[in-house]
Amino acid sequence: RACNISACSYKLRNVELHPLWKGPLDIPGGSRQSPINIRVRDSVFHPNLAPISTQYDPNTCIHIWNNGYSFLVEYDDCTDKSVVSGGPLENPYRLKQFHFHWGANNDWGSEHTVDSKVFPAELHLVHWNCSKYQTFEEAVMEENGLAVIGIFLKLGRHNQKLQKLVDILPSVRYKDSLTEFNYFDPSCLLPTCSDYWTYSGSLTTPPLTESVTWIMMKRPIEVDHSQLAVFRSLLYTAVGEEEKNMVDNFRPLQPLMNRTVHSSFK
Ligand SMILES: NS(=O)(=O)c1ccc(NCc2ccco2)cc1
Ligand SMILES: [Zn+2]
Repeated sequence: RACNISACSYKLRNVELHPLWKGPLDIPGGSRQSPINIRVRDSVFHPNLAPISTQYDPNTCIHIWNNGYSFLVEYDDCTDKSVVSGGPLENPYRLKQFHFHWGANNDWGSEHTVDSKVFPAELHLVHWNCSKYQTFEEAVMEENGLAVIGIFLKLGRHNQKLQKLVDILPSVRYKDSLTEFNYFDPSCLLPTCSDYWTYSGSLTTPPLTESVTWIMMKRPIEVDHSQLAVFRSLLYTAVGEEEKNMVDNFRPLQPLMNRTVHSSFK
């Protein structure tokens, strides 16, 4: 009898546990994960892809903080003052925050790659679909909830526009530290060339939800050694914990699966 009950409960438990019958399939481990390698020759030119249009109000910049993954510059997203529109987007998306991913040295650090070329860092400008959702947190969970503009960083000349940000980083060295930071217009970090690739993907850190329209700028911006070195002086760890330098905070490449990358240029 006992073994029958256990067998039965085992069977029930087994059905209970099988992930295929648990919720929607678009959970992480799904079909549209990020980052990816962009194979330039496989990208499909989309002639009616409009240019990306950003309008950012520097007064909506509120603070900068270390969330234990990266440092985030956060914006007041209660109004439509700072938005991105155009390109593959049907309506405006509100700027929520921007952050970076970088390596322990200049040989790697970006999340996306272009024909397997890795950059030393990558900037993400994170926006959410304010026409369809009420909050960023809600949009994170929805199919076309987010639009992230990705910009590669390459080693080169000193980036004067970035220096205001670099100078404040020591004040957010520790996890969960926060500093007031205002009057910063992130459009000064966009490359002058408007060419981009776009594809459907996901967040690259938890909750890894498949809610992102990615817009990857073709041209990198330049930063110098000293500026990247300051990124690497940040810590994953909080005050009082054994110090771990915040480096290599990028996710490995994910399979393209059944996706096409579109380009705004020939
Ligand atoms: N690296 S990224 O641009 O794909 C990215 C962007 C934004 C978050 N946010 C994660 C989050 C916060 C609250 C709910 O969800 C995570 C990752
Ligand atoms: Zn990111």
